[in-house]
Amino acid sequence: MVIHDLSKQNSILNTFISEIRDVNIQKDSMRFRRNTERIGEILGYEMSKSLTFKPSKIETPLATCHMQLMEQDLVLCCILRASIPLHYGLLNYFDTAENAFISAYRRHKENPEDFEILVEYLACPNLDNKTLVLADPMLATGQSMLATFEALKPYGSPKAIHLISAIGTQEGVDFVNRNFPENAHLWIAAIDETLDDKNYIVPGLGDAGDLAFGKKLQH
Ligand SMILES: O=P(O)(O)OC[C@H]1O[C@H](OP(=O)(O)OP(=O)(O)O)[C@H](O)[C@@H]1O
Ligand SMILES: O=c1cc[nH]c(=O)[nH]1
Ligand SMILES: [Mg+2]
Repeated sequence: MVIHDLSKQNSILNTFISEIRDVNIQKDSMRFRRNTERIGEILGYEMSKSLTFKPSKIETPLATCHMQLMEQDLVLCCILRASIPLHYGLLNYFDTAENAFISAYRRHKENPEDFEILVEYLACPNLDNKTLVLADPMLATGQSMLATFEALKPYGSPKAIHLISAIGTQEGVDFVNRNFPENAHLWIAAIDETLDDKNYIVPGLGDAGDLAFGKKLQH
C-alpha cells in the first residue's frame, strides 16, 4: 500500500484537524460536520493528483484548448454514519462520481474491548475497472475498512483502490497495509499514537459519528 501521511507537510489541513479534535469546538456539531467535509475536499484534491488523466480538447470562445482531464471512473463509498460529511466533501469535487453506501458499525459485546463489525445496508454500483474510494474519517483498528472492502467484492474488481481517512493510528495503518492490495493508496491527515481499551484513537477526537449526528443508543 502507498501511504500518503499528509501531516508530514504543514497546511491548512492542520487547522481543520485541530478543530475536529478540540473538545470545545466539537460542541458545535454543524462546525464538526463542515470541518470533516473540508477535510474530505482536501484529501480528495490530494488524491486527484494520482488519478488517471487523458488528453482532452476544450472549445473556448476563441480556440481549442488542449488539457489533461481526469478519467470519470470514480466510485465513492460512504461508510455510515461518520463518513457522511467526509463523503460529501469528496462529492463536492468529484461531480460525476458514482456512489456506494454501506453500514459497517461496531457492535460491542459484553466486554467493551470486544466488538464485531456488522454490515447491514449495502448499495453499490458495478465496480469492474473503476477507481474505488473508501472514505471513513476514523481508521482505528482498520476493521471497518476491511469489512467494507470484503463486502464490496461481489460488486466487481476495481482497477484502483484509495482509502481516505482523517485520523488513524499506526496499528490501523499497519492493518490496512497488510490486508489491502499493494497498489492501494491511503490518504490520511493524521496518524495518532495509540488505541485505548475500547479501541478509540488517542488522542483522536472521540466518537466521530456521535459528534456529527448525536449520540446513538447502544443495542
Ligand atoms: O477502524 P475501526 O476500528 O473499524 O473503527 C473505525 C470505525 O468506527 C467508527 O464507526 P462506528 O462503529 O462508531 O459507527 P458510526 O459511524 O455509526 O458512529 C468510525 O466511523 C469507523 O467506521
Ligand atoms: O476513536 C475512534 C475510533 C472509532 N470511531 C470513532 O469515532 N472514534
Ligand atoms: Mg461511532
